[in-house]
Amino acid sequence: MRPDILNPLYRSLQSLEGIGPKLEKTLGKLLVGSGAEREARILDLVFHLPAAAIDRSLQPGIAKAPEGAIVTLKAWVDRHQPTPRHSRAPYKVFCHDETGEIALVFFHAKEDWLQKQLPVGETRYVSGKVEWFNGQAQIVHPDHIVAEADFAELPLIEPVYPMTAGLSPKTLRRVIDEAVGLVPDLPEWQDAAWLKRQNWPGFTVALHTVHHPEAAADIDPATPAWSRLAFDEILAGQLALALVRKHMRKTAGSARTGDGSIRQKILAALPFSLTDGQRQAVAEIEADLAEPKRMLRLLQGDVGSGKTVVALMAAAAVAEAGGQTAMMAPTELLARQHLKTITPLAEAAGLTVAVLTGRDKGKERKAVEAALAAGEIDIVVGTHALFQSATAFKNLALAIVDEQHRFGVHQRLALTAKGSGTDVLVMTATPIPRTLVLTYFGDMDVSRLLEKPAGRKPVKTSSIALDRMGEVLDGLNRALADGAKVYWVCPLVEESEALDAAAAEDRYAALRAEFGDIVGLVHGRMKAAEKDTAMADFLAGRTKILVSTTVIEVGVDVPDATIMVIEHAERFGLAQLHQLRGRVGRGDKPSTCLLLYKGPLSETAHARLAIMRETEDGFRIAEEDLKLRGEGEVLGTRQSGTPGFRVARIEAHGHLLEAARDDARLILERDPELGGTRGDALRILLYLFGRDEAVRLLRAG
Ligand SMILES: Nc1ncnc2c1ncn2[C@@H]1O[C@H](COP(=O)(O)OP(=O)(O)OP(=O)(O)O)[C@@H](O)[C@H]1O
Repeated sequence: MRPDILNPLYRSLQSLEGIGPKLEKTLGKLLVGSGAEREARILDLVFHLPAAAIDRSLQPGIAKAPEGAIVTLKAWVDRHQPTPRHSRAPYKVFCHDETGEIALVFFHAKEDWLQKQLPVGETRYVSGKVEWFNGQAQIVHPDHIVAEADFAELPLIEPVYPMTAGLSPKTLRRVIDEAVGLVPDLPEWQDAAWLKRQNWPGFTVALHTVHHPEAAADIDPATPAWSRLAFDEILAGQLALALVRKHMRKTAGSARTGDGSIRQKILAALPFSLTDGQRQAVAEIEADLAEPKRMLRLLQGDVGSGKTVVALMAAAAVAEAGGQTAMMAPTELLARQHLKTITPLAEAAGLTVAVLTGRDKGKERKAVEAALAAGEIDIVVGTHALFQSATAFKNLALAIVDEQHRFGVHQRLALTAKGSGTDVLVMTATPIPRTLVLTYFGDMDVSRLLEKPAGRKPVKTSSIALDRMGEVLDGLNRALADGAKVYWVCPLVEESEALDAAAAEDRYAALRAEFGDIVGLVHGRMKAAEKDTAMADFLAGRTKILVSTTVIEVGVDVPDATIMVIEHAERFGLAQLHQLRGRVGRGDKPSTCLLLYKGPLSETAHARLAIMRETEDGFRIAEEDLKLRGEGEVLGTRQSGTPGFRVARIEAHGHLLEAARDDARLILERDPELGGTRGDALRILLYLFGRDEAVRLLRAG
């Protein structure tokens, strides 16, 4: 049960003053994402940390205000110049100080309000971004206008939070302040000696410090206050993983050894022989399966390294011993694709394969469910639908989870709970560096596919400015004449965010006008059946150019596609670019990746594109990605952060991981049920950082 002391933080946003349904929705989008599984709560505001701070201290004077800088000035109000009737010109208020004159500019302004805010003849503190326009300094819509007597109201250092459209910084600051004020005094869960050694403050003090910076430099993950919160979050994660692992190990697995007959048939049906890496991974998995304890193994392999076949071999080994396998994919598209890849091989070996996703409904779904319960299906491929409670297995022996980090720990548990002592194989295409493996997966055993299948040619990568589109199209024309197949990826346009991205639909129309009906389209808003058709057409070669959003990012396998065009490549992160590029170079033909960008490039974007041109090594790219992150990502767009974390930034806090893991281990050794005084406090910690599922495991015993 959730500790009562946290109740105020679990209330809905609407319980705060001035938040109605509309603002709640906007905030929800910012805090937990649109279409999230749960509503945002006050706690989410508390952990929405500033990305920067604005210094609002008084500046030398109007004449010295640099273009584009945010400045705070003390000025005398001289005159108002209202908007003339039937004009769209802005309302202007002219002010001066000893050094010069400035115009405060307002669009759609209410005159009464302005007269009250800026009475002629009085002084005001005004803060905002200065622009120079025809030799005249001006501030359009100042952030603050404060009377002399109210100077204290002007925040000297103002935190700047990651934003979303439809929200004003002021409102966001106000609700966050209110939320932080609701954080009760909580018992200390960290070890006192450790805190002292690190010179870290208590939790509540740390929160206040991070939200109320005293200098712009305070907004830095490396400060003691931020580090303290990060360590809290990392410790909560490590504790949760340790508890899950303990729980999984407690339910003993079973030894599963077959006679190898099905595996033999699959190997014989494969049009290629396994790479050494694949062979070794299969051997490691077989050894795990043969042991009576549960397998908890991570299969880590770069894009296109051939993980699917390893998974199939594992399923075959299990089937030989009479067990069923569930293979869970992160998207419907991928589930269908896995099905397509696996079915011919499995059938050649006499295995029965079925698919179960949210889309399968009615009679057919019932039939699959019945067959699963009766043990007539050896391998079922699916999405979330697989762990919905109605699905029962006769003997679920192996759960294969693709792209684990998109699923929560509790989902993994839900699936494995459907069998007794179910072995778990997690596959990830994301080349996570070792430090992060620990974070996401805890102490799993790891198999790595380090090499790609033989005969792969490197992907030639180049970057081209978007305004050279003509050349790009000419190049495509030539390649198409040679029989090439092309992916064309457009960045996702975030709802209502006024990005000038070329939407996939527009690009599709434009390319169709150029190339005719060999152009196909697939994006997330299409119906599942339409997506399937678009993919099938491309696979079969009925279309030659597939325009898509990032829905094709993970796992899509069309081996004879050889050209990848990524539009607005500067908007993608490195990991994502690498995944996308991994869709080509999957056969034996040479491939090309064109990164189309719109300049001028930020330093980070420039560095990203350079790394992409330089290397195809996923692990190296992942390391570089970490280095580049957090280096002044543009404010206002989604903060990069570290996936899965709200407070911790792996580049700043990665070094705390080991300590947190050791701490978690020690804690559970001393107090396995978290029943002591520190245990109580740690339960609160787990709830604070959304690791409640781990607490539930404790109760389950
Ligand atoms: N040993 C091999 N020799 C040749 N081709 C192989 C070998 N193993 C797998 N392949 C082929 O390589 C392609 C990529 O394999 P697969 O789809 O399993 O990659 P993956 O590891 O899942 O990559 P991603 O994470 O990018 O989806 C497939 O077309 C597969 O048939």
